[in-house]
Amino acid sequence: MNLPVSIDALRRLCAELPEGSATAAQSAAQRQAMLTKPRGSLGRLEELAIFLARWQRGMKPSLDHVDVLIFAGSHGIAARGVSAYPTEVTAQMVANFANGGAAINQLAAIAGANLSVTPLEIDKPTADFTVAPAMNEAEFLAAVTAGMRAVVPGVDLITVGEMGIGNTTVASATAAALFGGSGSSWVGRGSGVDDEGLTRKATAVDTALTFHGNALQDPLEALRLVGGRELAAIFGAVLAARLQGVPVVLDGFVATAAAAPLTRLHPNGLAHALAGHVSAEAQHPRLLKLLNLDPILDLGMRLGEGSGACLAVNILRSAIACHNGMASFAEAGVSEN
Ligand SMILES: O=C(O)c1ccc[n+]([C@@H]2O[C@H](COP(=O)([O-])O)[C@@H](O)[C@H]2O)c1
Ligand SMILES: Cc1cc2nc[nH]c2cc1C
Repeated sequence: MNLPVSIDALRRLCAELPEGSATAAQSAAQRQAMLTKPRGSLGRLEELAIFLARWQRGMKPSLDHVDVLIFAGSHGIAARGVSAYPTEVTAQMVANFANGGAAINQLAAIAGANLSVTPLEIDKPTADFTVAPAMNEAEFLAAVTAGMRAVVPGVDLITVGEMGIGNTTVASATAAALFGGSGSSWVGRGSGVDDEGLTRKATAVDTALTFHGNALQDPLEALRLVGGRELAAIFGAVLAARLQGVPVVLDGFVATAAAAPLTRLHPNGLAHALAGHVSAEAQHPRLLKLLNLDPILDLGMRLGEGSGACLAVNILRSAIACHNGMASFAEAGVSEN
């Protein structure tokens, strides 16, 4: 895979995305119709199997190699009192991931997935986006390409998630830049801020929208100016997955906002992506609706670190176990009508 050497090259890459295989999707749909169950009775599981067939380009999808990708970043905006937790938690949680002590370690093991954690200069926070671009062009491109490199050739599926104290404010700013609306309409409680914290989040987003102005009209610039390294890396991973024919499961509000610019750069830029869950972050349902994404799970989770996306892998495994393993009416001698 060619990595973009400039933002213009990245933009060109995003404009020419490959499609999935309509033939494979059709074969998978035909197979579903022959299996020993009333037509449509497996509901969303049927759609998920067909989705995987389309993007893996084969009638029988596999999930032998699933990578749970987590990207971590630090944020200048965190100094403005926008999180319930101190900034050092980001590095501490990265260590916790390495030691196997986080929720995602347990969930990845249950899902039969490999966990890959990529810290992105976590000792060097991005600039405070209310007074400066969060990243310069080189920093932005480095983060995007780190995300692209995390998608290894031949993987069957990736899930994308993140760790970064302050990043729900970053995600709200990104969503506001991409889709319009005030700060207060996009912020939520994140890791658990009180009412004053919520007001500080809205003010931070509004200040950034005014400071960066028209520059935010461009979706890649929006991600550079008010985004963060882990969001840029998620964007890169979702893009690289599309270029390599790898389906993607998005995690919560932050991961969804990170991937969202792709829909502004290509008419069906996120067609290869599923929303693993709808998180409890207040504006995640709205963002999913804007992106036409129907979440697989709704468990009231608001952890981040890829947890909701990883849980959804268990549903995908169930979907393809039925799709690949069930007998047809003819094979089982079951009467069809
Ligand atoms: O993505 C979500 O839906 C989500 C909702 C609430 C919290 N988080 C996680 O919490 C951290 C950000 O919360 P905060 O309050 O510091 O902005 C970050 O590490 C995320 O992984 C993530
Ligand atoms: C402890 C902790 C764990 C997390 N995992 C993802 N975001 C997080 C935020 C905090 C505060």
